[in-house]
Amino acid sequence: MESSLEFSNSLGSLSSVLTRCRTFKVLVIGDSGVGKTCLTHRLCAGEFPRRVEATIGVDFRDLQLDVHGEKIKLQLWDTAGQERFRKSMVQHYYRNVHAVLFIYDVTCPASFRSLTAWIEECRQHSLGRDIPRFLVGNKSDLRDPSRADGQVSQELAASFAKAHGMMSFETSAKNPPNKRGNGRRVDAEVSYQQDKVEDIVVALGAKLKRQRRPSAASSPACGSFKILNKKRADKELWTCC
Ligand SMILES: Nc1nc2c(ncn2[C@@H]2O[C@H](COP(=O)(O)OP(=O)(O)OP(=O)(O)O)[C@@H](O)[C@H]2O)c(=O)[nH]1
Repeated sequence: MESSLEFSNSLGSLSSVLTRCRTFKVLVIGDSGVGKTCLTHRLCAGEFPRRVEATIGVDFRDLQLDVHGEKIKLQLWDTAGQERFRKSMVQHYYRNVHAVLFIYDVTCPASFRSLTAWIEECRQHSLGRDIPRFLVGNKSDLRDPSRADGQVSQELAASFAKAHGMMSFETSAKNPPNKRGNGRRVDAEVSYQQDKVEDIVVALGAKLKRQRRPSAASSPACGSFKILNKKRADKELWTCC
């Protein structure tokens, strides 16, 4: 009798821990090859994957955050960029989404031009304007500051993001800067700014914490990330299972 009571008590405390952790679905979309898999892997596991293949359907990666004392879980939906690998899944992608990351490759202007089609797909699937949206230019390690052509300028990305009510970031899943501004090249005519991947997580966490809708967590997170406060973002704790 005593042991079953202990068991139910421990279940009670376990469920209270679980119900305290809200889960948010974050959709990651963009053209094939822009680096969605690598970026979500970097965000959740803290490293660049050794080998990647085109995503078929969707891959899930979890990231647990501690935002000012509240644990929240981000469930990143790394979707397929290739039409043939996504068409049977599209309806599922857009169900109960809490935030969207639009990814493009800074060295591939076509992937930037495609963003309007990705935004249109969100609209066709009735994604509300209130859902937080983030623009992420990936592969900043390949940016050549001495060249203007064949690359997406930061000014263009910033004005696009502003026009669509998004926060914008530029980073590299492969070789991310340790701190903001690491990518500034003073010797080049054109300077540019890189963001840490953690900056994206901090922004996501801050936006989502204010939302009311989320469900309780039901599975353990893969990556874990603690946001103490905005000013101390550089000192966040990163752990990974
Ligand atoms: N240099 C560099 N290469 C990257 C970066 N991110 C991804 N890549 C490379 O870009 C290629 C495509 O990366 P993926 O992560 O598979 O791209 P994806 O957007 O998930 O592609 P789909 O699954 O087809 O939608 C791979 O060869 C990666 O190694 C980056 O930040 N820098």
